[in-house]
Amino acid sequence: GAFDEYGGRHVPEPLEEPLERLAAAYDDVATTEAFQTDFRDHLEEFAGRPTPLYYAANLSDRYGADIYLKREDLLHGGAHKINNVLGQALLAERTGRDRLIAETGAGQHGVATAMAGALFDLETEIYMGKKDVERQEMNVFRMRLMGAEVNEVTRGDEGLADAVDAALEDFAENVDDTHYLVGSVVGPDPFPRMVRDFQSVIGEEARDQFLERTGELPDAAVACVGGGSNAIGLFHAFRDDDVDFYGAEGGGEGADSSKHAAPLASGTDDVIHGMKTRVIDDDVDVHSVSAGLDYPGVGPEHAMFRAVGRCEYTGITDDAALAAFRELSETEGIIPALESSHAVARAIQLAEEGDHETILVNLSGRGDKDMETAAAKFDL
Ligand SMILES: C[C@@H](c1c[nH]c2ccccc12)[C@H](N)C(=O)O
Repeated sequence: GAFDEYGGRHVPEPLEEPLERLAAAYDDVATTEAFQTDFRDHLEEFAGRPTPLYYAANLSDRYGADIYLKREDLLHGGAHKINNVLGQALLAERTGRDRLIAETGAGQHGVATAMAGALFDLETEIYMGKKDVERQEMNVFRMRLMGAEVNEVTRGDEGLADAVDAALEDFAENVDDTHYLVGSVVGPDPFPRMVRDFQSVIGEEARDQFLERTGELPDAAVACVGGGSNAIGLFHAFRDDDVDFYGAEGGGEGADSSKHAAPLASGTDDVIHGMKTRVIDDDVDVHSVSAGLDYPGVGPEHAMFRAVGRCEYTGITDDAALAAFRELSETEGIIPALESSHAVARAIQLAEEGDHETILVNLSGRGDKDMETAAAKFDL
């Protein structure tokens, strides 16, 4: 398959044909000039692209390497998620679907999907674990404020993985009028490659900006990896370049501990949510201080990158991520999302190791959503 032994379409028979039709529709529609123009126009006028490539001079001086931040935190909605929901909502509209469904745990992707549903006037239903609904009240309110229905999922652990299962069931029953807007480069084919293609605008811009700015390519590219969409979105444009890739996973209490979300650093090959990929071991409880990385699996393209050695994956602990969260805030006046803080922590480690002169970091989101979590950790 597209990702060697990883990926595929490991789904119950009723989903086979709908996914084949979705893949065909994607290949037909998304490659047309009309679609690309519509997509780019919305990315510019609604989402606020292009995002700046910011040279973090203070952080660079502190660690003796040139660290550049790709500012996806400045997009509408505060994260890279908007790139994906615009692409998929346009695809849904052009293939005659008038209903969107999505999964969410932290609520970030649910809010982004509700934005697209409002913008394109599509009926929107977000599947969200009951436990997450209770702890993410403000995101639930934002979704409802934009006209989306929030469907409380009460199966399993009442978390993100259960929301994905519920959404896949809905999709199987309503393929004719419903598009399942998947929140990351996960799920059965075509979702991982479709989300990658929509997120690849990040790396395309960053590669042009970096060459324009420095005349060269970066020595290293760094991004956090939950499902892995912002990382793949950054890496894809550089895939044939001599640029080292570094994936910062949710190391929780340590990738060798029993509480983490780092299946690439420490996990096994397995099938989850319709894809063959890497999954944390059975004796590990999925955990990360950041909800966006709090997922037991990962995109299959990352599993392939790990297998072929194209990217090095590290579990960044909660404490290291929180330290980076604070350090970027104090050093550059930029409050990163807790998810993105994992990438900042990894970039700082690389700068200290001294093997890379220039380091490109995907600042995938802003930290406003994390104020309560951080305030409980730091007595300032
Ligand atoms: C990152 C995003 C998300 C949504 N769906 C996902 C699937 C796999 C991994 C992550 C996600 C987040 N957890 C959310 O609930 O919005």
